[in-house]
Amino acid sequence: MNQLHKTLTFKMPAEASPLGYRPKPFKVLLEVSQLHRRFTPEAAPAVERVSFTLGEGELLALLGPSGCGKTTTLRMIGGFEAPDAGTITLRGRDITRLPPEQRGIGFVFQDYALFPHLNVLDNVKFGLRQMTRPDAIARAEEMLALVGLTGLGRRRPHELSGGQQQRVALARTLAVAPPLILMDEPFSNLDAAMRVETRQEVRKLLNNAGSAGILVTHDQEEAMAMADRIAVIEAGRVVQIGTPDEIYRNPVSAFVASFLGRSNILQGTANGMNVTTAFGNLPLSRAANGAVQLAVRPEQIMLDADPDGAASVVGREFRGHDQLYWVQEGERCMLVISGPGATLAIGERVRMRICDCVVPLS
Ligand SMILES: Nc1ncnc2c1ncn2[C@@H]1O[C@H](COP(=O)(O)OP(=O)(O)OP(=O)(O)O)[C@@H](O)[C@H]1O
Repeated sequence: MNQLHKTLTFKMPAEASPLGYRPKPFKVLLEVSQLHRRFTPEAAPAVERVSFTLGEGELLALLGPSGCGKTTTLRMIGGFEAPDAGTITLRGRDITRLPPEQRGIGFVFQDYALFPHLNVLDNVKFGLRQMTRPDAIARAEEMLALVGLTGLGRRRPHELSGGQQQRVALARTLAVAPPLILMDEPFSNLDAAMRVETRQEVRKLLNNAGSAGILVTHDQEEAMAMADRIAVIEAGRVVQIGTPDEIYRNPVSAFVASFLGRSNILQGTANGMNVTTAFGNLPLSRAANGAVQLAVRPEQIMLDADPDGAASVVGREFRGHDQLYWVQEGERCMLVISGPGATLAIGERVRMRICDCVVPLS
């Protein structure tokens, strides 16, 4: 019998609540309370009673599928959209009804919104009109150095790559040292490799500047890689908020389990910290009782090659560092991630084992 896969062990933090709310190490910067926006009486609310806090220097990702209300939430915080109800407080000041320019919040748009007729230096010093000209130039040059664009100040935006334009947009926003920067899909115009590189740079730049950020994205990998916390949004509502780690390990619903990473959904009958499933008796990550849906991550399943096994491999994807298998057992098809070592062939018979605690879903 061939053991192909060593399972990761998930240990649930005892103090994590289902919604992931916990004391944060950050001092509160922004408080969004019961924010609500319905565009037309016949449509469902685009944003429904959304509440969360953001700490000084913290980066929060608003993550969810297209049309779930991420951009509308961000636009209300920025002052570009008026809420029907709810409040927004920045450093204790109610900014709900203030125009954007009086909020002291920076905004990085999806298309960077650089002025094409101005050179890079003039774009960056655009927001510094209250400074003397020499001070504004010095500050803009300092910002260009911070984003790694020293010497490119005289170029026009069209003479830069997408990643460089993105950094100019960020330098322009950082130049006015806002305590909070709102970013709406800021990497969507970059290719995959550039996106990975730029998101790490942006994270570092925000850290160095001490600015907090809210990042709107539908890319779960981007959210997990960059954010201190993620708010998962479904149909206008925040359904879970927590660190990437907490949400990945303890999703509250099948929607969250499938949106952040991949999951197999099983049925079971729970009895406290245990659950009976088609895979036998398994430990639960948190207590539950009665009929439950369960999330099982593909990497929590072990495959043993076994000619008498009840399951068989029906699909395979080699990904270098690991392999994805689709394994059919009766009516059920499970997704399994296995190490890059031994390879199972399509049609090969196997046994599946879950060697970890599974997550009950609401
Ligand atoms: N100005 C508007 N008038 C009417 N409906 C709107 C308006 N702006 C947004 N909506 C609707 O509100 C809902 C939320 O839109 P929003 O742009 O906030 O979603 P999103 O999560 O940012 O989507 P995407 O990822 O596609 O940008 C959608 O159903 C959208 O059609």
